[in-house]
Amino acid sequence: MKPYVILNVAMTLDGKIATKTGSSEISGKEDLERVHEIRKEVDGIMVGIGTVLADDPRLSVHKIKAKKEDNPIRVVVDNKARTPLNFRILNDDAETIIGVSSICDENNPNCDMDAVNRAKELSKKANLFYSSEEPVDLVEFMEYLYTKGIKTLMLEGGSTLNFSMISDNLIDEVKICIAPMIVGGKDSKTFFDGDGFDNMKDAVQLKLEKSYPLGKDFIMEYKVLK
Ligand SMILES: NC(=O)c1ccc[n+]([C@@H]2O[C@H](COP(=O)([O-])OP(=O)(O)OC[C@H]3O[C@@H](n4cnc5c(N)ncnc54)[C@H](O)[C@@H]3O)[C@@H](O)[C@H]2O)c1
Ligand SMILES: Nc1nc(=O)c(N)c(NC[C@H](O)[C@H](O)[C@H](O)COP(=O)(O)O)[nH]1
Repeated sequence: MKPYVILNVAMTLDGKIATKTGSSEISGKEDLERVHEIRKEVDGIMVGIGTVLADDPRLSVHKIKAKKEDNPIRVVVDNKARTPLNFRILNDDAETIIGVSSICDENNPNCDMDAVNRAKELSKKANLFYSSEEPVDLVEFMEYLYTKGIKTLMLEGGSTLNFSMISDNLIDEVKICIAPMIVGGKDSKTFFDGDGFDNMKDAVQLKLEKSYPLGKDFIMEYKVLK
């Protein structure tokens, strides 16, 4: 069993979710409130380590009225246990689960001792899941999150993790905020990066369920066809 996964992203009209320098203030106020309503509803919220390092996110419900109990469990996919100990994701707003790869496991002959030691330090502040693979096996990780009570999970990026999750067939819904901005740049992060598929016939198929303007932005909501 795996959580029901909703991917939410804000992108520019040209499909970028951050500039090449990591600047990513895209959503308008109304969209951020919409996102925080979802944060309040779901059991968990997940990002990749690239997003943690770029944004130092809280991943809590703080743009709308909420109680501490409304905060979802925070989840990070972090191969080499690089989450900095002083970052906000480890504060006491909510529980945090960090998925690390097999190179953080001291019983693995191919482990990296620096990563093993960082993971040990992190385990004092968060619950660690040790994947049997490198990078983190996302199918295995989703099954683990389900056993931890995460039945609904919002994925909030970034580009690399988004592609791994969709190519592993782990995303059920996609919600996109398109902001009327163009930023360009071949090195700017897009909605989905990773390796990509070679052939269009392999593209993931989706069905548009809802679309509407929201403040200056436009929202599109899709179901992933399985
Ligand atoms: N506009 C938005 O809605 C939005 C949302 C989130 C992030 N962002 C931006 O995206 C950027 C970060 O994206 P990114 O692609 O660099 O990082 P990411 O957040 O996608 O994290 C990727 C990292 O996750 C780890 N990982 C472990 N196992 C993995 C697996 N199986 N598959 C994939 N990754 C795995 C790897 O270390 C990998 O480098 C930041 O600039 C951030 O501001 C924008
Ligand atoms: N909806 C949305 N619009 C944006 O313009 C943007 N940049 C993000 N980015 C999502 C990512 O997960 C960020 O890291 C958190 O939004 C950081 O903010 P918090 O402290 O968690 O609220 N999300």
